[in-house]
Amino acid sequence: MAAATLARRIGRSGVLPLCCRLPAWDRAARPPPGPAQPPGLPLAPCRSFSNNKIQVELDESSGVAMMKFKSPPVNSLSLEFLTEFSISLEKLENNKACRGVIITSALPKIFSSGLDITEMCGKSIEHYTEFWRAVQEMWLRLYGSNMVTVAAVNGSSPAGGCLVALSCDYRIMAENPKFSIGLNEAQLGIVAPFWFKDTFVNVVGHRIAERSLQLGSLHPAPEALKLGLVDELVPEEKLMEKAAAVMAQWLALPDHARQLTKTMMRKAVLDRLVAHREEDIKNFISFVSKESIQKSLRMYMEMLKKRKS
Ligand SMILES: CCCCC/C=C\C/C=C\C=C\CC(=O)SCCNC(=O)CCNC(=O)[C@H](O)C(C)(C)COP(=O)(O)OP(=O)(O)OC[C@H]1O[C@@H](n2cnc3c(N)ncnc32)[C@H](O)[C@@H]1OP(=O)(O)O
Repeated sequence: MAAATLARRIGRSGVLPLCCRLPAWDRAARPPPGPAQPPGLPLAPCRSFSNNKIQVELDESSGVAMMKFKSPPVNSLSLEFLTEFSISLEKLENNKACRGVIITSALPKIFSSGLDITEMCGKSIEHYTEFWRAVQEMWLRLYGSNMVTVAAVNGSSPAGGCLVALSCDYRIMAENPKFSIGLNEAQLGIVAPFWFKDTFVNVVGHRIAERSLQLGSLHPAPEALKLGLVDELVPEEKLMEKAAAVMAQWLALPDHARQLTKTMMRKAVLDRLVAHREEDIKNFISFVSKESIQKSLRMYMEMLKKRKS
């Protein structure tokens, strides 16, 4: 689907109508590009594209795309960012030449600061609906992607930023102990929704997830490795090289076998959100509309600003 058409269909809601496409986890496995492809079949025209928030470059010879978050100061996941993220994933997913994507940040020291807190403060119910739908859409696309997804975590990655990394197939983090990662929602006085929790449990197991979620822990990189929250630590200057090597290893397998296995592992969790999407939006709205929650979020933002001065 052309980008302009996609953007029009997404519209202000930030969401692709479900009738527009099959979810990635229900699609048939794609044949690998290259010799198996009928000669003369044109490849989808998306070698490189970028928008205000995200830059994507696809190397058609390897089938690997590099996606870089570039939304200063901290790559917070605003409605606009989430919409661009979903559009970028959709473009790659629909491009037969693309088999894998490495997700990283173009900013120093920050992978992503998580959901943009200002989107959850003092806004209308319509806005909360649109925002939360966009958060869901991003996760459904990323967690349900048929592509190999590798997170090259080159900076701190709290809450929604951690969710992005957790939703990938493999996480490599720069071994800087100043960089931390985790679902720290409880520290903000808010609660990670069930599908954040499910994604976390699927990576680290129930006990570690329970303790970490209740405490709202942000784990420095070495601790994140011990907990299994990331798969590997490497010196920062080796991060992209390592990500490319891991990607090549995963792409050496036949797509159909890997994709069907991924679907088998993730389907129950994806289906749970798909079945309860509207209820989840209602829960978010009633939660975030509470005066006590608004107060907690405002205090947290003030704390961030004070810490700076
Ligand atoms: C029972 C039913 C339950 C249903 C519940 C349903 C839903 C729950 C709801 C929501 C779930 C939310 C998940 C989230 O992702 S919440 C976001 C959590 N994020 C954080 O806690 C990160 C906060 N930020 C930081 O810790 C630091 O900024 C960071 C380490 C990322 C970077 O530090 P640095 O020193 O480099 O930069 P700062 O000076 O702190 O920040 C620069 C600038 O950016 C602003 N900012 C930072 N993070 C955010 C953010 N997430 N959203 C919006 N704005 C952010 C910061 O305030 C500074 O602004 P300014 O002072 O320059 O104006």
